[in-house]
Amino acid sequence: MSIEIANVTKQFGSFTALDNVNLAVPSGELTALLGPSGSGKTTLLRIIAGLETPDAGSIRFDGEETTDRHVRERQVGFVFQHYALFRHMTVEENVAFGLTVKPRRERRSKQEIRERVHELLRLVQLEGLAARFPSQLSGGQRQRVALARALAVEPKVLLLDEPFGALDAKVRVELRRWLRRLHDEIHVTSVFVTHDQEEALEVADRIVVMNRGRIEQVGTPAEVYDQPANPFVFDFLGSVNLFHCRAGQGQQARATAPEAAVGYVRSHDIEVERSQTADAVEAQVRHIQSVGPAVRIELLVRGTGKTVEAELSRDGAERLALSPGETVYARPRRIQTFVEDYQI
Ligand SMILES: Nc1ncnc2c1ncn2[C@@H]1O[C@H](COP(=O)(O)OP(=O)(O)OP(=O)(O)O)[C@@H](O)[C@H]1O
Repeated sequence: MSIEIANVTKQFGSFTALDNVNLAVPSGELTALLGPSGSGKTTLLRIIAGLETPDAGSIRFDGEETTDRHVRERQVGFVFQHYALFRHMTVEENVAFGLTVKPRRERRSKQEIRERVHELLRLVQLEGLAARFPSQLSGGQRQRVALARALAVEPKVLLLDEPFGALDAKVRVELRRWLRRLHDEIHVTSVFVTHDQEEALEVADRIVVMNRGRIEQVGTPAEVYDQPANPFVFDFLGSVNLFHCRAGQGQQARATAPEAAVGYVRSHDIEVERSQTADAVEAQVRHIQSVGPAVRIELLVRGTGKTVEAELSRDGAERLALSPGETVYARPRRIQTFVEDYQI
């Protein structure tokens, strides 16, 4: 089921949480709403769900006006950050809940419900744990139960609000990969809220970057990362270094004198060399730090008092064998410039 959001505005008192938002969520895709805290992601998700009413604008499901339809009629499934499982029910009972509370004429037989629940537990790889209570599960397992419970009623749309936000880093990474594979299997239209850019880049078919109640850019992970629409998106999706450069078209820009335009460069796109080349700026090594497989080098650009950070592979850093205080040359491999001067 596709979702069309048109001109949606939402105020809380005098605060504008959503400011004329327009978005089309294609059927069967996994879309991430990505943005900093307070950018309006949860408010937009709650409006899609019907838990919140917009002040203006409309929501359509498959072209059908849904704005005034009650949350129960929208056939949406939810998964929230804090597992809202029923503590006094087993895993099996939790997953079956939505099916057992249906009106009698719509309700399936006990046997059918049992079969459906076990099919779902297989899908979320928790078959052996049907008789456990939530307190006997890990955080990651609880979130998988929550997902199975949301899917039990065959929602047309699945809404996930920071579903892995409360889990530790390793489990988070495992679960987001698992969610991606699961989505490839079931293809239910899903909208996923996160403030973690890595999570969005890895999981989503399409990323909606939000900032202060507005949408900054919509695109595939590659589009928003490689062709950010503006400095906010560039900054939010990764490291940012500012170089003065001669104004040019996108990556054609070249590092040059301070009076020219501002170029945006990612840390892993800065080459560090011991000898001067045409496009390099002279800099002094300030600090060297190993971070897992990479080495970050903080550089003070000569004559500007500005620092930039280069990220090298371990091999690259070992070959250079740099020490703090040394003079090097930093050459941006890819420079992005933006037409408007935009504050980040
Ligand atoms: N019921 C409410 N009453 C008043 N203000 C609200 C209400 N709900 C949200 N807000 C405000 O609206 C803004 C957007 O909130 P929202 O929860 O949508 O942001 P978010 O992008 O999901 O942020 P986070 O990642 O922190 O959850 C915030 O400044 C928040 O304080």
